[in-house]
Amino acid sequence: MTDTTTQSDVTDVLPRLPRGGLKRRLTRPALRQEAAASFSSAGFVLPEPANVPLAQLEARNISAWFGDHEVLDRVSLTMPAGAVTALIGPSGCGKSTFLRILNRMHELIPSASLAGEVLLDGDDIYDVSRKLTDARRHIGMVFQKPNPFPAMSIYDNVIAGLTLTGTKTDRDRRDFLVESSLTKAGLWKEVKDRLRAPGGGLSGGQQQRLCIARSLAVQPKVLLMDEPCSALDPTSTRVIEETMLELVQDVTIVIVTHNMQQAQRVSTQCAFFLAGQGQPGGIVEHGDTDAMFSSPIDERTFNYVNGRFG
Ligand SMILES: Nc1ncnc2c1ncn2[C@@H]1O[C@H](COP(=O)(O)OP(=O)(O)OP(=O)(O)O)[C@@H](O)[C@H]1O
Repeated sequence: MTDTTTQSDVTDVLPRLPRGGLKRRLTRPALRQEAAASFSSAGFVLPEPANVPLAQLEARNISAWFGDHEVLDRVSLTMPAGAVTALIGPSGCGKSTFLRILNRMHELIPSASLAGEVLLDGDDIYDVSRKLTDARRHIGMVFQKPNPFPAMSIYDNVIAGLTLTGTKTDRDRRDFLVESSLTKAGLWKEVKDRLRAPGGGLSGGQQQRLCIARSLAVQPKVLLMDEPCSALDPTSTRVIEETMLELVQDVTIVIVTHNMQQAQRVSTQCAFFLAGQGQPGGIVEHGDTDAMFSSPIDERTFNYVNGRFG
């Protein structure tokens, strides 16, 4: 990720989609820069933080393809408001694809298509009347590899989503958002005296928390996290996990993780994904995290959470 993202990159809007059920073929490679896309927020007024209610996300009958290769088959999952939902399962079973479908990032891939519905508090984010930018604004994303704008200051990184999309905010409001977002991301104390230093000068763990702060600055209702700690050391991982447990009071969180201890530490509920040989992925079992780990219903879940495969 470089500093070359332009306003048009993040405010561009993909073609409207046919309503759910049908396989949707989306080929326009309009928004390629994942980080920029994760905070698209064109032309909206930021609500006061206290006025952003917790939201539930629900996936209904999600199927996904890359070309003719079906990678998910009719996956349904409710991700409750104010909870951390962990998506677990072996490599290649479709967890990241499912996550990207939850904020319309799957459609950035030219060969990608999907079917089904994603409801944010009951409204389908794929409905033809809904803007792509609305989905991205309400449903933020943090990636496996920290991707701050390296030459941009810490302060400007946090408000990058506002700046790039031309969202009007006065100086006091920006200062407030920078401090509150960095505080929620657990980074404020470490950087408050060097807000004008470049984001690229932070450690990997700090950069990841900076990216979390950047996502939070546009006040999303849901935060999607795709293996957010896999590039981090154990200390940074612990800090991010503590941050997540704080954040979940304000945003609904969905995390993909390969780390079973992490899933147990941070999540309220788990969904175990699996794909048979040559078959699309699906959810074998989901439910309360403690129950999934202590007394799973399906033998395959038992084997997976106990490290017997995957
Ligand atoms: N851009 C792409 N183009 C074509 N196929 C893809 C693409 N991305 C993923 N796939 C395929 O989709 C399937 C699901 O991949 P996905 O990354 O969603 O799985 P995953 O469970 O998240 O894996 P991992 O845990 O290794 O990240 C795999 O067969 C993968 O090869």
